[in-house]
Amino acid sequence: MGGLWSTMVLIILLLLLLLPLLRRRWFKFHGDNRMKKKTMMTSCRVPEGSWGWPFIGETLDFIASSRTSTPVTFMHQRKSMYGKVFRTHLLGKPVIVSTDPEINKVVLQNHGNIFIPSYPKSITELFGESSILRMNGALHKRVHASIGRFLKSPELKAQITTDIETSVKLSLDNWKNCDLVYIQDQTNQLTFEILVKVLMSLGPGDEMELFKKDYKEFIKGLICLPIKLPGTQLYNSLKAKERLQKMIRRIIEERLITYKTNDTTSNLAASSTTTAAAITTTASSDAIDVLLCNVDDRSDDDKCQPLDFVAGNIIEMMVPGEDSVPMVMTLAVKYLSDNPLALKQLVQENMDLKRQKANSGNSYAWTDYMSLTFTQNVITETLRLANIINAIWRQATQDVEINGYLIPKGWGVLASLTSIHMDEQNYENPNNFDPWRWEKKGIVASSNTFSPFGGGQRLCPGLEFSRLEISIFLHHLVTTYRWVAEKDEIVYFPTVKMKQKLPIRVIQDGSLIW
Ligand code: HEM
Repeated sequence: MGGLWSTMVLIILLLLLLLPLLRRRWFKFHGDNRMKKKTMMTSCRVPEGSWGWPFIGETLDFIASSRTSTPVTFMHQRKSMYGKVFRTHLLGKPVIVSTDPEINKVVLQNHGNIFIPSYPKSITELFGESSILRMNGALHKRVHASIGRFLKSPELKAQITTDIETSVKLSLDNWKNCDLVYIQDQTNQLTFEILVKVLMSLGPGDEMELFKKDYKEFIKGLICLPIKLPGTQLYNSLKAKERLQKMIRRIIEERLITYKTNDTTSNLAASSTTTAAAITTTASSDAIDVLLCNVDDRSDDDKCQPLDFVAGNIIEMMVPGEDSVPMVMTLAVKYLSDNPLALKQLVQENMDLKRQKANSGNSYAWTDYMSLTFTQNVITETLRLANIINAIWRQATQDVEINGYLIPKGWGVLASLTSIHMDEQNYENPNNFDPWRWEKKGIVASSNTFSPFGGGQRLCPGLEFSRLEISIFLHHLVTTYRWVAEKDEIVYFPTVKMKQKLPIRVIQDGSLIW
């Protein structure tokens, strides 16, 4: 027995000694040779960097850094060694990481459709090929533009402003009976129902609760092992998606019957054939209407049935919006709790609007909320600092040269947003919450150095809608309550969250003397 142990210890020691050698040989063969071949064919070069360990590359370092309070360390360390663009090996493939605003801009603009979205296997399994988050080319352009037009339309903003106000006031009203309010949970509940309303006109009730339950099961599968056997998370999430799709299909079928009854068309039926022209004769009331206009435009090799195409996309469109808006609300409350001066100025600006509305007797228009300059600066600064979506993943479909760098075909590209938002060259004292910095810079929806909503071809279509929702929440919060936040901290992995869900003690105060 003792002999067996000594042999095993010896083998482990030998392996440990040999690992660095193996590592060099592995990448000599798999990485550097490939790079050399590519570099010889062009004057551009593959960026400098390290391949890390065999098979796992630098994945563990990347994850370990994401788990700290400074997730940008991984990028900063390599940036200082290799420059703003470097190569690495993450999640099983070679990746070019860009912390350079110019390179990110070219990748996101994606002229020539060279870069396609790239996700881990569990996500591609769950999304399906016809998802807006995966589709490319002409169909993507059209669907993206239609959804963007709908979400940005003044008609939707006017209609949804009242709905958001009602939900926010209802939610805030419940807080006065609570000892501790968990902001993360409250904002999550609030924004989920608003999003579902915008996407498919479903209101609160049993069906909403069922939808929420299945949706929560569905998203658990976005970060899990890609094993699809009964009992695994991926399997359960796919089953939840089937139930969600069934529920949405039923809503669509009812919608099509309404169209038919309203005689908007002669050949619209709850079958799989729909005509865009017929639906566009009625104004879109939600994203279902918008997507129904696009089903005829799918390519021939797209096997998905039209109703499944719409239902699937409604679910997938929830993914970028569902968690991000409540997290920005939560983090704004966190930063404001830690910065009394900023909170004071925010209260003043919002109290002025409240008084003005009370004196005139007019209701709020969506433009009232969007023209609160300091409030918008608070939101912008929260988006910069919190970086809910910290990077965008793409894959190069062909060799491409950008600013003297070669990105080989098949390699991943990680356009880091966080490292640009936290770069001293772009922002003075980048770790400070400083909404006043935007008074000098001016509010920007998206620029090379500020892109929490991405950019180019896939710039978030929910950008303005999100800002409106957050503004309404902040307005009613700071003009209704004072609060004291309990100690809490931000965690960045696997997604940005508050460790304790940000508990606060609220104090209702009509006079609001801060
Ligand atoms: C603060 C809140 C939000 C943030 C920070 C955010 C961020 C982003 C980012 C960075 C992208 C680009 C992803 C890429 O290039 O691959 C994106 C895309 C997208 N977002 Fe948002 N988002 C937010 C809210 C919303 C909301 C509320 C909705 C829905 C109403 C939404 C719907 C979408 C959709 C559908 C896409 C995909 C666009 C496409 O691929 O063509 N987002 N979002």
